[in-house]
Formats: sequence, C-alpha cells, structure tokens
Amino acid sequence: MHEAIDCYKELEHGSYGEMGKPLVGPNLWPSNPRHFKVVMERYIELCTGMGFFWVITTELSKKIMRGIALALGGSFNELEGNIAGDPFWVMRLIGYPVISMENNHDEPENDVGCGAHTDYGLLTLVNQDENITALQVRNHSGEWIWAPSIPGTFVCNIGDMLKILSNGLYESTLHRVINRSPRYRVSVAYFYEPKYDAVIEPLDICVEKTGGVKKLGQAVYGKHLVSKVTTNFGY
Ligand SMILES: O=C(O)CCC(=O)C(=O)O
Ligand SMILES: [Fe+2]
Repeated sequence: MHEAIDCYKELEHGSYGEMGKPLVGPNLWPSNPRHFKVVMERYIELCTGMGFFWVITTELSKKIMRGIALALGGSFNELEGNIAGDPFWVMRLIGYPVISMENNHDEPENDVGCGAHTDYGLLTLVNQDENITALQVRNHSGEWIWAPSIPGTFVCNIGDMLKILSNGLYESTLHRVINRSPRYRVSVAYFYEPKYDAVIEPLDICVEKTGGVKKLGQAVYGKHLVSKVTTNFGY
C-alpha cells in the first residue's frame, strides 16, 4: 500500500487532440505547506533542464540521455528532436506507511508498497528516503535484489520507451517496493518522458547493433501513458 501526490506536465486545451485530453488542466497543488508548489516546480525544473536562460539549471535528465545516446553509438542529440526535444514529465511524491501486523500471525500485512512494474517513459530518477531499504529490482537471473539508498544519489530506472528505442539493448527493469521498516518511507520519483505525441520505435543504430531486425513494435508515448495510468488506477 502507498499514498502519493502525482503531478504531470500541464497540457493546454486542444493540445494533442483526443490523446491529450486526460492531461489538460492545472495540477491541484496542496496549499499546505505554503511553498510546496514553488519548491516542487524548482525540483522539476532542475531534473528536466527546461529552465529559462537566466535561471541556473542542471539539465540533469537531458545530460544523462545524452550520455545514453553516445553509449548507444548515436550522436549526442540522437534522443532529442522528435523523441524528447520537448519532453513530457511526471512527478510522484510517495509515502509508504508502516506495515500492519494486525492479522495476529507473524506475517506482515500489506508489506508490498508498490507492486512489480516497469516505468513507462525514458528515464526515472528516484530520490529515496535515506536509511530505509525498500526498493527492489529484478536482475537477469530473475532474482529480486535490494537497491539501498546511497546518500546524494538517485536510482535511475530505464523506462519502456527507452527499451523500444534501444531495440531491447536496454531493459525496462522490473521493480517493486517492500517497506518492512518500522518507519513511514518517502520517495520522490521524477519521470523524464518523450514528447507527449512522440512515435517511438527502435533507432536504426540500435537495430544494426542487434542483428538488423526490429524486435519491438512502435508505440505512441501519450497513448501508452494514458493506458497504463487508467489501468493502474482503475477506481
Ligand atoms: O518508491 C520508490 O522507490 C519507487 C517508486 C516507483 O517505482 C514508481 O513510482 O514508479
Ligand atoms: Fe517505478
């Protein structure tokens, strides 16, 4: 079980037609604490790198994507333009309550804070609560391994869209959260995504590296997002 505040890049009326409709309108920022909106917008700006020229910004996700583009054998801006020239983003502030032992067995109840899933977009930067190890990722051998928090770092997850672009060279890693600690755990997950209407398909350079055959079909990012979100939160 978990509780979360989700914020999405706000779309304007009419942008991206029918596909954009679920994301039209402003985020409902809590008024308490008072500076919450300002702080979160700055955090998002630092992660996205879309600040105005007079505002210092780190361009963190863009720089990581440039490193990935070079590592895949492309030009530094291979993943920009029609792919992520105008990136979409999602931000989740997540709280994982302390588990309950109310069933009078020694087995904890509701200890799965977030079920096994892959992230939808390009890259996720997870800022974890220090001193609570709760995030697990599944490795190649199918084992769940813990991803402990390392102070001053993010855990970076590859998303479904980067798996397609790389023709499967990169895996969108399955992960889940199990909070068995006696403390409420908080994490801040920032999702760096393609352009909302980007048509994502394997890059030629990656197809060449993987035997010349496209192993994965194309996807329209916005449609993938909406279908995942509406099935994940089906209430
Ligand atoms: O809380 C975490 O460490 C991970 C959260 C997560 O995987 C997600 O929100 O997609
Ligand atoms: Fe995730």
